[in-house]
Amino acid sequence: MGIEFVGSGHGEREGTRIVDNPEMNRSRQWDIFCKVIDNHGDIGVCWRLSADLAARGQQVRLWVDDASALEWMAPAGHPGVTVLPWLEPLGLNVLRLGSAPCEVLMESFGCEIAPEFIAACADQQKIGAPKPVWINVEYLSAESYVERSHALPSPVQHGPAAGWTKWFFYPGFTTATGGLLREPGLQQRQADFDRVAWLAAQHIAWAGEKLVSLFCYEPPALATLLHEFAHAGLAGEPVRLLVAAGRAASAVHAVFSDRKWLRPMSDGLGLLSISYLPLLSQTDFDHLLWACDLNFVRGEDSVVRGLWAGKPFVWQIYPQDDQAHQAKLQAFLGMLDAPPSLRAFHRAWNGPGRDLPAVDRSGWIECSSAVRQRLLGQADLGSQLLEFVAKKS
Ligand SMILES: Cc1cn([C@H]2C[C@H](O)[C@@H](COP(=O)(O)OP(=O)(O)O[C@H]3O[C@@H](C)[C@H](O)[C@@H](O)[C@H]3O)O2)c(=O)[nH]c1=O
Repeated sequence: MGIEFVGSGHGEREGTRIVDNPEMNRSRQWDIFCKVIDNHGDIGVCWRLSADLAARGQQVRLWVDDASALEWMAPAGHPGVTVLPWLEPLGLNVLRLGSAPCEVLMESFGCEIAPEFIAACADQQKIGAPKPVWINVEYLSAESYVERSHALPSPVQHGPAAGWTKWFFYPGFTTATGGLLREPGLQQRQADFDRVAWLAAQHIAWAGEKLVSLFCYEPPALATLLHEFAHAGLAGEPVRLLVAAGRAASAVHAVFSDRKWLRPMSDGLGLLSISYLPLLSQTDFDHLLWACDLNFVRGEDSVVRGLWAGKPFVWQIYPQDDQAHQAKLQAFLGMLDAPPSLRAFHRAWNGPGRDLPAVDRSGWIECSSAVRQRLLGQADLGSQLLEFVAKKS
């Protein structure tokens, strides 16, 4: 089963429909380039995609300028994925191409593939290797430009790759986009997940409180949320907040270091208990989201994992200086068909103020399970990439 890309590609978007295509299962050599700009999303998405493709029989070389996060994100690595340093210049590593010529070239999030690598690919082509399929995987958004831009070609005019075509590939939430990362077997793993055993294995002291994960930047309304949990819990029930390592943990510590915050409380944190987590592998990060009753996620990768978890969630979008993230957030809420209380909460959580409406977890349950169900019915990013490459090879 695969996706058929329809259209000539001369400046027009290519639609998708499901077809059988055995070519998409042929093993190819992929070279994925990743620059770590900020936070963990670049490497998080590139690693997940690399592992997904490798699990489907593809050979992946992941070139990354800073692979340090993989030590905790993917400590076991993945068969079929080789992580290579993206040095400037790439230097001797290009020689490794010799043993396995590149068949699919992928740049992620607008990074530009090292020119010496392109030159090496072009040299290979001169001695008979096929022209690689060159794909630029873009940022995830629910905005309407994504459907218009997905699968558009960009002919390469100059340099050793003149005459090749670079294809824009937009992940997204509709059938007219590249879809979302969703590895095969995800639903089965979710169905087999044992929350009690996982919490015990993480040494999380759980006394039956509502579990809430917190992965965020520094939302100005964080103090208000903690205060609300401490005083009112989640609809009156005690809350255990599972705080992700890094910026989220620092933000929570910063709230508590402001002693004024504690003044209204007479007995510590009232209905709120807190567990600070170590850095988890991506696999365990998923488990965290599956274990919780409410998830606070951020950025690009964890929001998708939050969607697949199917639990009510709140997204802190990655803030951009030009405020472009606000339109992106609105489009996302529209895609969710979010109820008014969820929209209002997102507006506040992503806004500059400290006020926050009440958490309406029970009012958000239907929305999160409906969107998960709908998105599960769409072809995932890995399948779509395989089919696209099969078509363009
Ligand atoms: C906290 C934690 C995260 N992770 C992983 C999950 C994700 O793959 C990754 C976090 O990435 P994100 O959810 O995308 O959030 P992020 O804020 O870290 O990354 C951001 O980076 C910017 C450059 C992008 O422009 C943003 O869109 C965004 O992707 O880290 C773990 O594996 N274990 C952990 O313990």
